[in-house]
Amino acid sequence: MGVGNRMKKQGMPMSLAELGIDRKRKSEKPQRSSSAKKRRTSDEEPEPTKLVKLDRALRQEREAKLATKQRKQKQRLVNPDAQITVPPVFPTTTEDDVEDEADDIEEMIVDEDDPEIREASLSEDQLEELAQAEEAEESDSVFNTDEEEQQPKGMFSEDEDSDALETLNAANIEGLSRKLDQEQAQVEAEAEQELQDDALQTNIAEDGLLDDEDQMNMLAPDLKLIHSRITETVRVLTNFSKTADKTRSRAEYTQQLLKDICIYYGYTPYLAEKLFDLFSPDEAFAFFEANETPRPVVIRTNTLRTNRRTLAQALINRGVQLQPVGKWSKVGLQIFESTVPLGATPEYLAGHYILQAASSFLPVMALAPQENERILDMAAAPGGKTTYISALMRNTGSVFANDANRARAKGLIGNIHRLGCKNVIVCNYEAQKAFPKILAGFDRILLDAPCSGTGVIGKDPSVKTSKNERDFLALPHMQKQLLLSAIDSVDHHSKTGGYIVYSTCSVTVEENEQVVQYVLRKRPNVHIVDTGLGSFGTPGFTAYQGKRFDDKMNLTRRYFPHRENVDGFFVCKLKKTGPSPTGAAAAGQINGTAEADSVKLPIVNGKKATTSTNGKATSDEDAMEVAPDDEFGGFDDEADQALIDKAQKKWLKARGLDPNMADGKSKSKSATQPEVNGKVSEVKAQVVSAGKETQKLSKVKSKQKQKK
Ligand SMILES: C[S@@+](CC[C@H](N)C(=O)[O-])C[C@H]1O[C@@H](n2cnc3c(N)ncnc32)[C@H](O)[C@@H]1O
Repeated sequence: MGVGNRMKKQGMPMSLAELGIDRKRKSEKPQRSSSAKKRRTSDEEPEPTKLVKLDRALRQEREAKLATKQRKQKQRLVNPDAQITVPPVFPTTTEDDVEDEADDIEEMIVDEDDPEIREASLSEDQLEELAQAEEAEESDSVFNTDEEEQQPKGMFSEDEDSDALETLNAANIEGLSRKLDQEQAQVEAEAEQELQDDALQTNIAEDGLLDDEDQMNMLAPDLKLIHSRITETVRVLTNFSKTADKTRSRAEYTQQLLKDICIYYGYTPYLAEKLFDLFSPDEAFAFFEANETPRPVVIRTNTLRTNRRTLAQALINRGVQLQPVGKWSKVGLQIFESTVPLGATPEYLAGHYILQAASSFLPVMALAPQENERILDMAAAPGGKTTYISALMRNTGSVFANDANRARAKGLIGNIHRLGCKNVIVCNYEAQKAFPKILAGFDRILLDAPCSGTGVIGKDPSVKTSKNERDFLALPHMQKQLLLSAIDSVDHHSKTGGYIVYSTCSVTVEENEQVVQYVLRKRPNVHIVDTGLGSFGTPGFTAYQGKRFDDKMNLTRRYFPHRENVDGFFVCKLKKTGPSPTGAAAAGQINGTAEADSVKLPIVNGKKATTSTNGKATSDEDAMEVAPDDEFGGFDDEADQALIDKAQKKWLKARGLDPNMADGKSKSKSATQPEVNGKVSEVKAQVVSAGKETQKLSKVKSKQKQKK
């Protein structure tokens, strides 16, 4: 569902009174529903603990139902193992086939009996245009070898004429998307109805038996009521002076809203607040809503093997409903419906495309790799971006695709082979340790950094509960290390490049603007430049929560599920204009943990600096002063570590574990680990040990429960 549709559907949040639902007040005794009354005739009164479980079970069940239906829909699109009959590799298209297909399309879009669909039907002019477009496409299709020879040779030249393809798809897409919207609405309505029925049966708060707030919190909540209260609170917060109850403050409304968001959508309070703070209340609501569904399935044409029009035609012939992903991309195709699994078509196996989220194209487009360059993809697995880089370079020059995770690096190799990338060298290093020490002098570097994934919650809802305070300290710490290494590994003398692109699939400021701000302080030899992504997306924050960032931060781009209908993403492009400061090679070890080949330098601006005697970075002529850390973007590594430790202890304590346990465990663990990641590996070890302890604890608890 597009943003427009979503917003149209939701409209302005209505008041509870308008909805016919009165807001529940603590003091008010809730009315009993008829089904609740029925339930009261039973002697059994569920225990609160059971109710809490029911609450979770309800939400899980609801999520599972929705997820299963969505998964099924998606599996139909992507599952390679689905039992389907795959048509021959290159079916011969006859005139009858073309006619049949035209009939099918017409059947889908022109259903005179259906007023909804009728709206989407085409005028005679449009139909004529469609017929012409089809004719044009047909005469220009892959099956016509003569025409194939005449195809222009430029990498994107096939897309210069993408109008025909767009017309072809635009013709049926409105009807299709309407159909999908209807299906989706029906699924949601069914789930909501079931949920409502369940809630009526289980929500004994309605009985008025438990009116104490604590007890209320333990009950299975009426999610519909909570959703209504969310819309009501958002409405009030959006126009506070006119609509608020004068006895309640803005903070009270906000707290209520956050509580409801946690209950309704299933976020931890910590993450809900962090994400809520990024937006105005009504936009935050749209963001949380958008996170409830995955983004559309998108494939990227591999221009090393084919072109978009040919691929689109081949897939349409197989029953795939698609259209170009948008004017901003020349290689993306959005998939609406498919009778074949997209991960198993002959075209897929032949490497004509890769399943790739639309927002994943953006960092590579910003990198704008040129032919014959030397490029590093610092965190590359499973290779969606590496293979795109390789294609843009038309298999010339060299792409070093690195990933610290060996298993993931193997998957990366698979994709590189399938897509026919011949200019890629795969390596397996902890990037902040390896670069620029062992390899440097790159024309461009992409750092698609490991992150919290707050931009892809629609795809991975586990992020809602798995990320905590510690993650938002440890991850930025690592991201800063990686970005410094990237900067130090680029050749600022490069004739064609000298660029670094930093991206994450997270929307938090800590992992994005704050990381960039930090490196700008540490490396005055880089500055932010335009991503070249045009007006698509939103400028990054130049100020946040009373603090200011570099003025050029507005050149970075942010993408959001509720705005652009793509996964949440951040893209920043940096240009290196001079040599890195002294001590640059120690980037991966911010706290200066020994590098055998580094020598101590005098104290600069109150900071200790070191420099490496090998590697590209040290060939830089002039030593520049290291900019002092400011209280915002910068961090002192020890202070950072102390914060991470503190968060770790808090986390353990909250789980009823000994907070000091982490120290002991981590020491023994980290002693056996290679010191590649510096403090971060220690934190990882702590997480692992703490995680194991939590698992043990929950096992013991569940055994105790079973015994009872
Ligand atoms: C966001 S994913 C990269 C996705 C990839 N760019 C793509 O488009 O397919 C982040 C990757 O960073 C890798 N990684 C994590 N820590 C790393 C490190 N210290 N050095 C290099 N890679 C690392 C992870 O294994 C993961 O594959």
